[in-house]
Amino acid sequence: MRLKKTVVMVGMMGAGKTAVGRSLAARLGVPFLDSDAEIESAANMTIAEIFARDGEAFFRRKESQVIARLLDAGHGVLSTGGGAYLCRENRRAITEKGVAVWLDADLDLLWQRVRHKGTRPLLQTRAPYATLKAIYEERVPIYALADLRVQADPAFSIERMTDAVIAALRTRPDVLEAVQ
Ligand SMILES: Nc1ncnc2c1ncn2[C@@H]1O[C@H](COP(=O)(O)OP(=O)(O)OP(=O)(O)O)[C@@H](O)[C@H]1O
Ligand SMILES: O=C(O)C1=C[C@@H](O)[C@@H](O)[C@H](O)C1
Ligand SMILES: [Mg+2]
Repeated sequence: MRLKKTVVMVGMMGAGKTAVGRSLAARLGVPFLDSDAEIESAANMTIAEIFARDGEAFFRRKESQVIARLLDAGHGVLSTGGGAYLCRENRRAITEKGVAVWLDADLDLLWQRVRHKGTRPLLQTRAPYATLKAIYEERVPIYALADLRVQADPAFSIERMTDAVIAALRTRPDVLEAVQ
């Protein structure tokens, strides 16, 4: 299989963009990049620390810069942060240079995955489930603009989710070319 465009994983926090994106890159033998991880290592701070010190708007500017840079870095798999695809400028850059894959996980699954972690600043509220639900409902119509949608089945391992993403990519010969 030969990758002809960067695969950009989009979707909610906890959907599995990082975990499945890393596994996909390994399977395709291409570089793996994660915008959250790039921002953290460049700043030498966690995302929670960046939000607390510099605010969300600052983080979003960094996120757009990092995504533009990573999309120019050659073909690979790029996992974005959960809010990245909401920005029109990011969507335009992703559509131009890559293919957006929405990992579509339902609210129950997302909650199971994020509820015990304190690493997501947007969920540091009095009622984190209600916050997650509100964010989910607001964002779903925007994630639905992605080129491909893959349902995150709660019974699927990361490996099996990777198979499902590869199956979706195979429907797009302009993205993934079968090589004999
Ligand atoms: N298919 C899966 N089966 C089991 N655990 C999974 C699966 N996919 C992801 N996970 C686990 O769920 C958690 C959240 O996944 P991950 O960090 O990849 O989400 P994300 O979409 O990158 O979220 P964020 O937007 O916050 O970066 C991780 O602990 C990950 O290992
Ligand atoms: O959904 C979001 O807006 C976020 C998700 C994470 O990946 C991080 O990018 C950050 O916590 C914001
Ligand atoms: Mg991630």
